[in-house]
Amino acid sequence: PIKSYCALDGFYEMYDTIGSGGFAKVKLGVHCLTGEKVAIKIMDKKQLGDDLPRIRLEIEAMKSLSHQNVCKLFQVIETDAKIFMILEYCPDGELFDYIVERDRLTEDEARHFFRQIVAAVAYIHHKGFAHRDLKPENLLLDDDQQLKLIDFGLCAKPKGGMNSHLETCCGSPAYAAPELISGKCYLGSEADIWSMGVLLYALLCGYLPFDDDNIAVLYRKIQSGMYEKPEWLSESSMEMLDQLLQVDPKRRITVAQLLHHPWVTKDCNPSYNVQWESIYQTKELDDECVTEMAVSIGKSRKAMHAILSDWSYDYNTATYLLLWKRKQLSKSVRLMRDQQSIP
Ligand SMILES: CN(C)C[C@H]1CC[C@H](N2C(=O)NCc3cnc4ccc(-c5cc(Cl)c(O)c(Cl)c5)cc4c32)CC1
Repeated sequence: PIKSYCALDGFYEMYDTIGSGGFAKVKLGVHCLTGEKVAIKIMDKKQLGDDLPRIRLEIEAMKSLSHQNVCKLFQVIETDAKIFMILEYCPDGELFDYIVERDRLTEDEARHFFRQIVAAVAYIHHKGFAHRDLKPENLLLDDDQQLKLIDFGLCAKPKGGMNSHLETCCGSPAYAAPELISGKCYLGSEADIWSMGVLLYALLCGYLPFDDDNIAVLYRKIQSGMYEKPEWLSESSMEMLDQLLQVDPKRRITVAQLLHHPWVTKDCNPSYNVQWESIYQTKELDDECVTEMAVSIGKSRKAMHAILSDWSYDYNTATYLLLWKRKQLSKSVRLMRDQQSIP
C-alpha cells in the first residue's frame, strides 16, 4: 500500500489511483477489518469551490439509497481539506468499455443489462430522486455481471416530489431529452426515461442514436426524434426504443410501464421480474453481523445494535455494510481479530 492519508490510517489501506470522476480522484482501498476492497473517492474542498453543495447533495442522496444495482456508499470521512467517500468497488469497470470491446451486444445481453438499469432507475425514482446523467460511463460492473449506478452529483430530489418540474439543463448532451435541451421545464423521471432509450440504443447498436460534433446540429437531431434503425434490430427492440425515445414526454413510456413491458420481462420466469425493490431491507440489522462486530470491538450486542442503528456512515457503518455484503455472497462473516499479542 502507498502512504495513505492519516484520516484513513488503520482503517483503510490505500492503493493506487484507479480512475477519476470530474473533480475527484478514485483510489483502490482495502477495509482493514474485513479485508474487502473498496473504491475511495477523494475530493479537495478548495478545488471543489462552489461545487461543494453538489457533493453534499450526492452524499445525502447516496446515504438514502440501498439497492443491488446502485453503488453503495459505506462511509464518509471529512477533514479540513478533504472529503473521502468510501464506495462499493466495481472490479470490471464501466459498461461503456464493455460495449466498445464487443462493438455491440446481442439482444439477450442488452436485455440482461437493461433490466438492471430499469431496476436501479425505478428504485431511485421510488425514493424521490432523478439521476439526470444516465450513460454507460456511469454504470459499472462488479465481478458477477451486476451493474452498479454511480455519480449522483447531478441527481435531483425535487422539493415537491417527482411530479414537480426541474429547470436546470444538465447531464451529457447526447443523452439529454428534447424538453431538457429546449430549456423547458421538465420532469426528472421523464428525462431519465429518454436517457435510458439512448442507453438501450447504445447497447443494441454500439453507437449513439443522435450524434454530431456540432452541438446545435446534435440538438436539432434530438428534437427531431429521428434516428437510424440498423437491420439487426428486431421488431420488438425497435418498438421498445420508439416508446422510450418519444420526443413528447407525455407520450413517453413510464418507469411503471417499463417494469412490466414484454421486451424487458422476456424469458423471465414470473417470480423474477424486474427487482426494483431493494433486496436490502435496511430497516432491521442482521444479528450475526452485529454480534460479530460486538465481539470484535468488545461491546455488548445491545450497545453495538444501538450504535449501528444511528447509520452515521462512520467506520462502524462501513464495517457492518461490508460484513453484510460478504454474508450476501455467502462468504464468512468474520472480522480480522487484532493480532492477539503472544503472552
Ligand atoms: C464518468 N466516469 C469517468 C466516472 C468514472 C469514475 C471512476 C470509476 N472507476 C474507475 O475508473 N476504475 C474502477 C472503479 C471501480 N470501482 C468504482 C466504484 C465507485 C466509483 C465511483 C462511484 C461514485 Cl458514486 C462516484 O461519484 C464516482 Cl466519481 C466514482 C468508481 C469506481 C471505478 C469509473 C467511472
